[in-house]
Amino acid sequence: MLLLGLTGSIATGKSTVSAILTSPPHSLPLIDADLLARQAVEPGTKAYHQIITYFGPSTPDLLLRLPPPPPAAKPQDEKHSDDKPAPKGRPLNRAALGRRVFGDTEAKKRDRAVLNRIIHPAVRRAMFKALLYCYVRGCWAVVLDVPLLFESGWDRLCASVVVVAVRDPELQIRRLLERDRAQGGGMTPQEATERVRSQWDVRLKAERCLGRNGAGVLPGFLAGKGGEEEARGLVIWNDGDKAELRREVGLVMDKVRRKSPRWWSWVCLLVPPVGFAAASWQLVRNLLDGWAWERRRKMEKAKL
Ligand SMILES: CC(C)(COP(=O)(O)OP(=O)(O)OC[C@H]1O[C@@H](n2cnc3c(N)ncnc32)[C@H](O)[C@@H]1O)[C@@H](O)C(=O)NCCC(=O)NCCS
Ligand SMILES: Nc1ncnc2c1ncn2[C@@H]1O[C@H](COP(=O)(O)OP(=O)(O)OP(=O)(O)O)[C@@H](O)[C@H]1O
Repeated sequence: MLLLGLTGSIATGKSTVSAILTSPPHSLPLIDADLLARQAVEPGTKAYHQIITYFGPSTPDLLLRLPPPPPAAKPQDEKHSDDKPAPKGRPLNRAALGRRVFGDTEAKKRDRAVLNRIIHPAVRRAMFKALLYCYVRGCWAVVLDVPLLFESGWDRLCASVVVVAVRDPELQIRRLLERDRAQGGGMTPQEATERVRSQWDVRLKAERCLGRNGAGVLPGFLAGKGGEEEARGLVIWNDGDKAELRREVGLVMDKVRRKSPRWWSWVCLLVPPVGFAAASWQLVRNLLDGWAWERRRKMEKAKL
């Protein structure tokens, strides 16, 4: 099964691309890390209680006020609803938590690291479960939409990674604010900038992604050259309109299909040793390319 990592920065268009990939003609299954992260902090979960314990005392608006009960829920009705689960607590106020953790200051970076440590293990477990489900169903490929794909190391498991990026940073902020307004949010330009700065620059992610197409650590005959190898790291520049984005996604998927045809995933599924060897080789290549990229970046920084 082909693991297709999909990443980018906030509001660069990952969800728009994943919507294209999950609908015809691609119709791929999707594992959405943002969605799993939301489920991981629903009232009653372990992560929910950990967040309240750590952030609660210093964040007065951490929990949402529950809306008043609808008129139908009269006291006499409640007598007959013993089988309903007891409320597990008020939902988290995500906007307030976002204000706590997104930004450049040391305090925010520390808080973000704490939040990641609380949520990411649950997201990882849920992702592995979802992957297993896709595997036993014999899926040819699955899209992993993970905003922090490189930061969390999930890129190492992916045969192909697609970064959705924009060249113009102002366009990213504009789209983020427009989406927030359309959803009735009240994000300020300052908050939008802080969110963007809480992740790697998306152009750096694009560079990192292209580094997967052979960073020069393997001899040429092992690394492969040209065409198919380019499908290990692909960048979609999303500065144009949605029609252009759809066309770009089509081109990217043509490359991915040429690299990993369906028959190959059947061989890997039906002959487990072949599947295991292919996955191990993938992992080794991704680790080597990642290290080579880190080393190159350190050397470039040292030159400055
Ligand atoms: C802070 C929270 C509550 C804010 O919620 P909100 O609904 O406003 O944003 P949402 O979850 O939709 O995320 C929007 C985007 O923000 C970016 N983002 C989210 N979490 C992080 C993070 N820890 N670090 C950097 N960027 C992040 C991603 O690009 C994401 O797509 C939420 O983002 C969260 O719980 N983050 C921690 C979990 C996480 O790392 N999620 C990313 C996928 S694993
Ligand atoms: N090519 C495009 N033209 C116009 N608007 C676009 C384009 N691509 C994305 N958008 C809009 O930009 C906003 C952000 O896109 P999207 O939600 O797909 O980003 P995202 O990377 O998934 O964000 P997040 O990291 O917050 O999940 C959305 O309102 C979307 O409709």
